[in-house]
Amino acid sequence: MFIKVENLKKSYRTGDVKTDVLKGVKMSLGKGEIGVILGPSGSGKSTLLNIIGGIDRCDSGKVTVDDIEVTNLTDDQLTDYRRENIGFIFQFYNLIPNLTVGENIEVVSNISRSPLDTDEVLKAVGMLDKKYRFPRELSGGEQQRVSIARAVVKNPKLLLCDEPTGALDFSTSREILKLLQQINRDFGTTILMITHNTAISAMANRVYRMRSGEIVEEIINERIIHAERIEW
Ligand SMILES: Nc1ncnc2c1ncn2[C@@H]1O[C@H](COP(=O)(O)OP(=O)(O)OP(=O)(O)O)[C@@H](O)[C@H]1O
Repeated sequence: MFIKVENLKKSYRTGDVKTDVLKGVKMSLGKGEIGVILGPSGSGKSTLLNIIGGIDRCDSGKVTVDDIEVTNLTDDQLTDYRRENIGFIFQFYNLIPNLTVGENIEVVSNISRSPLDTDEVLKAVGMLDKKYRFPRELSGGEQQRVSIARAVVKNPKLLLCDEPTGALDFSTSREILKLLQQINRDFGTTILMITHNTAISAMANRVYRMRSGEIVEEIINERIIHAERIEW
């Protein structure tokens, strides 16, 4: 398995109160697959994604990604792991406001080991003609395309998406989902995505249902549909 999570636990302590956020999570995802995590607010989805991506740490348990034991890495090794392997996409695009579209991409490609060509990636997300615009001159959907280009330019093995369509209307969301599916197919990138939207699970190979810190169900979807046909 490309991603393997075993008995993952994490809790937060505020004063005397301890909150168990992950209570022994177990899940797996194959190479080149798309996984979707569903679950109510506060069930631990982002915490799980962030630990897999090496931007947060667990208390106990084991995460391996492409045979790298993420839960065993030092801080410096985690930085390298993120830089070399992981692309992140968030609900709010987190672009650098005073850099153009092209420069936002180059900030990442300049520190990547084997980056893709900036123009090629901008073309793939349909934004090449807006290369010299600033983020404030773009719609939300366009800004999300740029943030996808920024995640993809370093040619990551794994794309982690936390509510990538959470701030977008239906038709723009569907365009973004089509783009993610196209990246998955063209580049073979494994994708793990959090969403509140059950309809999106139709494009996933595996669907995980989270509830209060546990994955209560992992479903293998045999009939994946094209994002174009997703409706809600
Ligand atoms: N730094 C922190 N300190 C204390 N509690 C935290 C911290 N980060 C997250 N939590 C708590 O952990 C729980 C799980 O949070 P998490 O963000 O993983 O949930 P989620 O399922 O992604 O929620 P949402 O769908 O609202 O984004 C929540 O109850 C949250 O309040």
